[in-house]
Amino acid sequence: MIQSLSYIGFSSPGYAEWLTFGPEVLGMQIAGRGDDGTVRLRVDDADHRLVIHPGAEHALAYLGWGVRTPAELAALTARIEEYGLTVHEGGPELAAERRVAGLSWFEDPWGNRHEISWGQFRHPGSFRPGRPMGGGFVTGEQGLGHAVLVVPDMGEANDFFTRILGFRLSDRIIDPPLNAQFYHVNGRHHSLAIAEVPGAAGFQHLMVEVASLDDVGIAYDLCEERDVPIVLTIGRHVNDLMTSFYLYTPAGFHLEYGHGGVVVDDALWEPATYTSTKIWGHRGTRYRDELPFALFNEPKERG
Ligand SMILES: Cc1ccc(O)c(O)c1CC[C@@H]1C(=O)CC[C@]2(C)C(=O)CC[C@@H]12
Ligand SMILES: [Fe+2]
Repeated sequence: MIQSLSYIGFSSPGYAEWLTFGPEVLGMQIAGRGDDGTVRLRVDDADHRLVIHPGAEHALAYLGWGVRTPAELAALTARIEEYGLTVHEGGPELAAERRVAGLSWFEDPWGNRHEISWGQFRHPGSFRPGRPMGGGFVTGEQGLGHAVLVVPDMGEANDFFTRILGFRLSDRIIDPPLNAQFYHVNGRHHSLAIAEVPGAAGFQHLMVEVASLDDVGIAYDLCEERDVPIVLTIGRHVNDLMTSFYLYTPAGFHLEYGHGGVVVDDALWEPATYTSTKIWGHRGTRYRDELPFALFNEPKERG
């Protein structure tokens, strides 16, 4: 079983901007640089959780999912191969680069690379936010945050992510044209959500959660001061009750910066259907129309 979103990687021509943007706007800590200039960022005592690689275009590089043990990694691998996808062993070099004990990876039917790892490196007591923060990031058993993918067909994607990868449905939002489903693997309301957009596939946004509402407000002010595009204004979602806003990062992806999401208790949780996305706020700015909505994948021929 997947336990959490443990890390995520992007590639972008804007990677170097993250050296200041990550710490100064988002409060993240620089974890180190790769030989090629790659910027690794921390949000807690995990070695790093966000990686921005140099690249000619903005793209999702990988979603990093954590499992508990090598045995669980093997069981998950068997299910994915049974489904018909090829799973590759990461090898010691890649494991060392990602700071995990071991990993495997595969490409999903929509062109997204997923890595599954166990034994992420941690350095207790070492996290120092890049700017003063009220309470740091909400991670722990809830992992890094959540990722939202765009898929062309909800039925197929739901089948893959639930039956094969073990994601559990939290709820759905049907607010035409939006058709989205939200999935948990721990207490976080959703570590993964998928939105159906016919004919499209790719990455839509990453959410990170902070422990203080003030840190959301402070980030909002900083975005305004530094002309970081705010895509959706502050608002509160109907389902996870997160108070958040969406900004456009120098790596070309949308980041949701939020506070106060509900914690799911699997034994009591009953998935609901909602017909709106927000209780209040989350108004689209001009940037919502002017900037790319997602990092779309190249269409690929499949066997
Ligand atoms: C509706 C919702 C609940 C909880 C979240 O964490 C969350 O990111 C969202 C989705 C926000 C966003 C939206 O409302 C407008 C349409 C969007 C851009 C999509 O098509 C996918 C994400 C959607
Ligand atoms: Fe979100």
